[in-house]
Parts: sequence; C-alpha cells; structure tokens
Amino acid sequence: MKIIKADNYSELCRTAAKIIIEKVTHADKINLGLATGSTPIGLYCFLVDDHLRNHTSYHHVKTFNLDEYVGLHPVDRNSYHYYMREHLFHHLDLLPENIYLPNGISLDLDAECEQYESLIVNQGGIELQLLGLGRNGHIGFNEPGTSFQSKTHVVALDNSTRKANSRFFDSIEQVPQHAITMGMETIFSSKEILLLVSGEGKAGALQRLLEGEILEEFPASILKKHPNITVIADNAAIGSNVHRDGSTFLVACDPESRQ
Ligand SMILES: N[C@@H]1[C@@H](O)[C@H](O)[C@@H](COP(=O)(O)O)O[C@@H]1O
Repeated sequence: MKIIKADNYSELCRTAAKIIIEKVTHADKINLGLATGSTPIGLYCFLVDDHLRNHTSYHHVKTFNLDEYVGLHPVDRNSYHYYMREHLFHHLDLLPENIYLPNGISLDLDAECEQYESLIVNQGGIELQLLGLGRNGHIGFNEPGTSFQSKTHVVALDNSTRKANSRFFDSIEQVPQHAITMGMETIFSSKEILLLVSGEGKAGALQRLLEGEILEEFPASILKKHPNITVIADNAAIGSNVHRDGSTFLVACDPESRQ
C-alpha cells in the first residue's frame, strides 16, 4: 500500500487527477471505476478543467460507478446518476453508451445486480477504481459486516451512513434505506485502486485502515491486501496518527502536481 500525503484537499485532488489523466492519456482504452460523495468532487473539477484546457479525450474511456440509491430516479437531484452528470459526465466527451451505473429503480433489483456484475466482467474488468472512505470503513456502500466475497448486491444502509449522507437531502427521512453497490470482491478485483481520504472527520477511519486488523467489520481493511493500491490523504486526515510499517510508506506529493 502506497500512501501519498497531500498538504490539503486541493493538492489531494490535483494529485489524483494527475494519476487519472496520465492513465487516460496513455491507454488505447480504459475502464474507470468511479465514486461519489464529497471527496471526489474536487478531483472531478480538475478533470473537467484539464479537459477544457488540454483537450484530454475520454472517447476511449468506459466508466462504472460504484453504487446508486434504490428508489431514486436518475433525474432525482440526490441520485448518483445526477451527481455524476453534474460533476463530470456532462463536461467531458465520454460517449453516453460507455457510461454505466447501477439502476436503482429497476423492478428486479437482484437481476440488476447480477447484470451489473456481469457487465463489468464482460467489459474486461476495471483498470482503475476510485474510492472514498466512509467513517465506518465502508467503501462503495459496503457496510460493516459485508462479506469480502460479495459481488454487486442490494444493501440496507447503516443509520450512520444515512445520517452522514443526509446533508445532501432535505431531511434524513428522505435518504433511501437501500442502495445497490459493487461488492467487496467486485472492488477488490480492480487492477488498481485509488483511495481518497480527506478531512479530520476521516482521521479515525484512516488510522483504523492503516493500523487495524483485516476484518469484515471494517470493510476497507481488505484493501491492505490489494497488490496495487494508492491512498492519497490530506494532512487533516493523516493527523499525527500514521506510523511507518513494513507495507506502508508515506511519500510527499509529486511537486509537479502543485503547479
Ligand atoms: N457511497 C458513498 C461512498 O462511495 C463514499 O466514498 C462515502 C464517503 O463519502 P464522502 O466522500 O462524502 O465522505 O459516502 C457514500 O456513502
């Protein structure tokens, strides 16, 4: 596990953007796994900005989102379809047929999950999966206790997750009770993972990830076993808690990424 320490949120986003842009620029075709939440918003801004300035093309990119709320229509302002359109898709030259998210309003959610899982496999798997970190260690919407062998599935959201995400809704009652999420195994199967952790509120979760045991009670812990994972964390999230150990080393951001 490689950890890149960023001075602040902006630097974190710039560093992540640089990694993604490099991959997109050098690949003939590439499948990106994308995430929602507050953390990637700045990164998406950098990608859009780069697309406008440098004309980085996304014609050859396919995107697969981690999750979607059950019951929210794609045009609902709180759906992840809407979020992705607003923050990213609408601003890039991605081909609409290359954009995939789970369908949270499917009449057969189990079939939807199976199809989404097969879709990812049939499209050759995910090259680079972007992740945020829930305060309880969730990744995607895989809540504590989710099997490390899980594939795309429907989850009942933790109250703490609904509370955390209620900031995007008018009230907590409006936050859906369920979501579709890529499973732990789906995520782990990505060739490369980029985990973004920002803010003081995530310091506890980051510390547990780096120093705690690998347990299903803390889903993100399995990422320590992934052969190609980079964590980009800002100072606020790192705090004074991170120690070096055999598998973890802290590196400063590439100075070029500050430009
Ligand atoms: N389903 C999303 C996750 O994919 C995200 O990583 C997490 C953290 O969000 P934030 O970045 O807003 O802290 O929240 C949500 O629950």
